[in-house]
Amino acid sequence: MLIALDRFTIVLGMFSTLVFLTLFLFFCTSSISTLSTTVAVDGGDVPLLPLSSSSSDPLLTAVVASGGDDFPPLKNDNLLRAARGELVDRVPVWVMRQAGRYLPEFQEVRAKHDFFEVCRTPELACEVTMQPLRRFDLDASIIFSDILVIPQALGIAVEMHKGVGPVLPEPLVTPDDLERLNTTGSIDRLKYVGDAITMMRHMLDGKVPLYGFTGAPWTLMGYMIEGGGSKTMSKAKAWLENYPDASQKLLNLLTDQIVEYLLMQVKAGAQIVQVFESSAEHLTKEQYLTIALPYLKRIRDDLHKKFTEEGVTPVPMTLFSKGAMHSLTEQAQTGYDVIGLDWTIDPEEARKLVGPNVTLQGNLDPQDMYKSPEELRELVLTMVRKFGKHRYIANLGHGITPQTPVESMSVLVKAVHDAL
Ligand SMILES: Cc1c2[nH]c(c1CCC(=O)O)Cc1[nH]c(c(CCC(=O)O)c1C)Cc1[nH]c(c(CCC(=O)O)c1C)Cc1[nH]c(c(C)c1CCC(=O)O)C2
Repeated sequence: MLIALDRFTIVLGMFSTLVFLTLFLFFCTSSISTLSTTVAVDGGDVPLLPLSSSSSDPLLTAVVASGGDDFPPLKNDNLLRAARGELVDRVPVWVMRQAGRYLPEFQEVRAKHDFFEVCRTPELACEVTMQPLRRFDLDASIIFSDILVIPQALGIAVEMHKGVGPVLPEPLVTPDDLERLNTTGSIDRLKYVGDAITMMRHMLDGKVPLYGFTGAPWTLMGYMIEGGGSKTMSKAKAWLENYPDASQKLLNLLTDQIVEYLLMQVKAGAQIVQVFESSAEHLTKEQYLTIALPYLKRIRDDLHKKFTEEGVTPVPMTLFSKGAMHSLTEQAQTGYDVIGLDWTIDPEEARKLVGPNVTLQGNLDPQDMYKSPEELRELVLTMVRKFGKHRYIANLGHGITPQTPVESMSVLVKAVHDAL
C-alpha cells in the first residue's frame, strides 16, 4: 500500500513538473513575441508601416491579412462612378505617370534608390504613389510599378538605365528561348506589388480609388524581344512573320500571366485596373485586330470568369491602346468599361466610334502641358466640354513627360473640375 502510494507520488511529481515546464516554456515564448511586437510598435524610430517588403514582417502581414473588408470607406468615388456609367459630382481626373520625374520629391527618392528597388519596396512604392496626391486635387491614384515586372518575374532581367529607359540584356532571340521563361510561381514573385497595393489602400484612407495596372501581351512581347524600347519593333515584328506559332505561344503565355497578375492585384485591393497596350502604335490596323485585340479581349473575359469562380467583386477595367484609334469601335466591343484615348483623336469623333455604353479616358496632348497656364486652361476646358460630364475620365493622351512644369498639373486639374 505504502509502496503504491510512493509510486503514485513519484508519478504525480513527474507529471506536475512536466506541466510546469510546458507552461513555463509557453509563457516565455509568448511574452518574447509580445515584447518584440511592442518594442517594434512603441520604439518610435519605426515608421507607421514596416520597412521590409518581406511577408515575414509581422506588421506588413497584419496589414495585408486584414484584406478588402477592412479598407477605409471610399470618400471620393467619382472616378469609379464614371467608369461604371453612373452620374458624377464632378469630372474625375488623373494623369498617366502622375508619380514621376517631373516631381522634385520623386527625383529625391530616385537619387537614393534604384528604380526597381522603389517598385519592390512597398513603403517606397507607396511614398511615390502618394506624392502627386499631396500636391494636386486628383480623383485617383495609381500604384507605382512598371509593366516590365512581368518579364522580370518570368526570369528575364530588366534594368533601368538613366537617360535610356528599360534595358533587357538577354532578350528572346529564337523560339528556343521560350524555354527560359519560368512561369512556376511567377505571380508569387510579384507579391510585392500586391503588398504595396494593400498598404496603399490603408495609406489612402479612402481619399480616392487606387488603380492597378499591367502591360498588355503585344507590348510585353515587344520589350522581351527587342531588349528595350524600340522605334520600329522590327525584331518583334520579324517574330510575328518568321515564328507565327512561337509568337502565338508567347502571346498566350503572357495573357495567362496577366490575368493571374490582375486577379492578384484586385484581391490585394486595386479598385480599377488598366491594361497598357502602349506599343499598339507599331501595328497596322489589321495586325492590331489579330495580334493585340483578341488577347486583350481574353484578358477581360478570363478575369471576369476568375472573379465569378473565386467570389471576387469585379472592378472596372480600362484598355489603353496607344496608337490604335483606328480600331475604337472594335475596342468598345471587348467588354472593357473604359477605353483610353491618345491625343490623336477628337473627343466627339471618339464618342461616335465607341457608342454610348463605354467610358472614355483621355486625351490631352502631353505636349500641351508646356503651354502657358492660360492657354493650357483653355485647351482643357474645350476638351472636357467636348467629352461632356457623362462617362468621362479626364487624363492626358499618354504619360506626363519629365520636363513638364509642376504648375501645369494644378492648372490641368483645376480646369477639369471647373469646366462643367
Ligand atoms: C511602356 C511602359 C513602361 N512602363 C509603363 C509603360 C506603359 C505606359 C506608357 O506607355 O508610358 C507603365 C508605367 N511605368 C510607370 C508607371 C507608374 C504609375 C504612374 O504614375 O502612372 C506606369 C503606369 C513608372 C515609371 N516607369 C519608368 C519611369 C521613369 C524612370 C525613372 O524614374 O528613372 C517611371 C516613373 C521607366 C520606364 N518604364 C518603361 C519605359 C519605356 C520607361 C522609360 C520612360 C522614360 O524614360 O520616360 C516601360
